[in-house]
Amino acid sequence: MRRHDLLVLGAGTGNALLDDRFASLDVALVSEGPFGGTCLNAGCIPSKMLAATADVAEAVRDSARHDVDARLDGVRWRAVQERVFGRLDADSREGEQGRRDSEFVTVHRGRARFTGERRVRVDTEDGPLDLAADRIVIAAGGRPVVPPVVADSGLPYETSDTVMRLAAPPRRLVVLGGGYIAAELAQVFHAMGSRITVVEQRDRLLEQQDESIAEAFTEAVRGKWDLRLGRELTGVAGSPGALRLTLDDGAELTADTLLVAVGRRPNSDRLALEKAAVEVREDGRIEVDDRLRTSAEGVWALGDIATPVPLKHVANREAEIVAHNLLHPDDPRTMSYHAVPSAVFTRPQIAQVGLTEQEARSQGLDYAVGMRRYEDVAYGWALEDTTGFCKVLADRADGRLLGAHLFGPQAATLVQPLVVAMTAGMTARALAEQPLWIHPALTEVVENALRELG
Ligand SMILES: Cc1cc2nc3c(=O)[nH]c(=O)nc-3n(C[C@H](O)[C@H](O)[C@H](O)COP(=O)(O)OP(=O)(O)OC[C@H]3O[C@@H](n4cnc5c(N)ncnc54)[C@H](O)[C@@H]3O)c2cc1C
Ligand SMILES: NC(=O)c1ccc[n+]([C@@H]2O[C@H](COP(=O)([O-])OP(=O)(O)OC[C@H]3O[C@@H](n4cnc5c(N)ncnc54)[C@H](O)[C@@H]3O)[C@@H](O)[C@H]2O)c1
Repeated sequence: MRRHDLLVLGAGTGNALLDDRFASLDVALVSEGPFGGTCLNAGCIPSKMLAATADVAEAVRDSARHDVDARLDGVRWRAVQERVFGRLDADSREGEQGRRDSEFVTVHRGRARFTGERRVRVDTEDGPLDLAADRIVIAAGGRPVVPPVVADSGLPYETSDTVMRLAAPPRRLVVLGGGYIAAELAQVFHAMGSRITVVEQRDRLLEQQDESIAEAFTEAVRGKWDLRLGRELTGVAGSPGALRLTLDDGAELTADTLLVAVGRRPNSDRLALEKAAVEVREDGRIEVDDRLRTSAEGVWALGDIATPVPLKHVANREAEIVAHNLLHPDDPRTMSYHAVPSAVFTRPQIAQVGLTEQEARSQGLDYAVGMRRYEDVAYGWALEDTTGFCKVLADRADGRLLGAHLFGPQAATLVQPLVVAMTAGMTARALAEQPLWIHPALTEVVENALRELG
């Protein structure tokens, strides 16, 4: 059995944790999948690169709005894919090679599972390898959930791990689920020419968003996608490329491709964590304290396998905290989940931070709402935007910002001043009145929503 000072499981955010500050240690990094993990290989980055291309195609289709005569002759999917994955696959390979070249890190490829306290076995190509370490960081991520009705059908289906690498865009794509992944990837394939049907069990798309956003997004895509809301998939039949999908209302859909996007689950069930005395919550997340320590001495966890908010920027911050705590055990830092922003890279784009209005209401808070539409500010006129808005929520008693929600172009960028203000504990009034806001930039929609609060 080889013994290391530090063992990291997972080469997504786990790889990013290791920098030269650890150079005096003997470190091992184990990963089953490619370097860069979900974000680089099958998540944030390829989906946003494809979304940017989809945006260009949709802008051409929309060009008459700006009195520009243009026609979309087509999107060269293979070329798009080669551009996107040519770059990302090379980045992943270079990341792995860079790590292998490092003097203090030994890389092992294979699936790891615990065999005891701070001991793991890795199933490598060359057979099992037993490792032990003084300290272990678990960053083994998560994977798509596939409901039994699909998994047991024996028929092919795609997930976000595979669909972006299809040889051609599907002609008829049915998307199961109406959350982040469904919205972003339906958007991409719609722009590529696929006919989209979305089957979502709730009554609106993006139901976890603020109610105004979920409503606006559902309405925005209703004319473009066939929406089957409040519906369950009850049967999958037919043959590969000619699927027949039955819904709980008896409706039958035909599709050449089924994309399953009903959520992700942590990979904790594949690690034999009980052998290492690492406790796991009922929802599959590893239990950690605010310093990101697990219940087992010397074992930390971060990212999708442990976090309450499975987003890459959150995983990155968690990795900073774990790295600090490994290096400075006498001066530990804690992780805060206050004011975590997120964005959905659809068209229109969506961004949020803090509470939704339905959460503020159900918590019994006394809150005020400020709302401004893009079409009320000069740059909104320039964009010819008719649907975008910014909505802010503030505590009536002390004026603190409770949440903010944007729907429209550049939402993911526009939300950032609101994130800064919430993090710094600024009141809505101070944020509106203290800094100068550029005229006539789109940020005026944020300024004006804040001023609406009074
Ligand atoms: C389609 C899609 C789009 C997304 N878009 C965004 C976005 O726009 N913004 C955003 O913030 N987030 C986005 N996310 C979420 C983001 O990708 C994840 O939050 C982030 O990648 C999690 O990082 P991680 O390091 O925890 O896990 P991962 O990146 O999944 O890394 C886990 C690593 O562990 C390895 N591993 C797993 N099990 C084992 C084992 N038993 N032994 C050894 N190694 C193992 C894996 O091979 C992998 O290398 C998206 C996700 C998806 C699927
Ligand atoms: N832009 C981003 O930041 C981004 C983009 C993509 C993914 N992600 C991350 O990936 C995670 C997973 O995304 P996701 O879209 O898979 O999950 P999600 O939780 O966002 O949405 C899943 C949706 O599927 C629905 N659903 C569940 N079971 C169903 C069923 N049997 N039939 C029909 N509908 C069903 C749910 O009601 C929900 O609306 C996100 O929570 C997020 O953390 C982030």
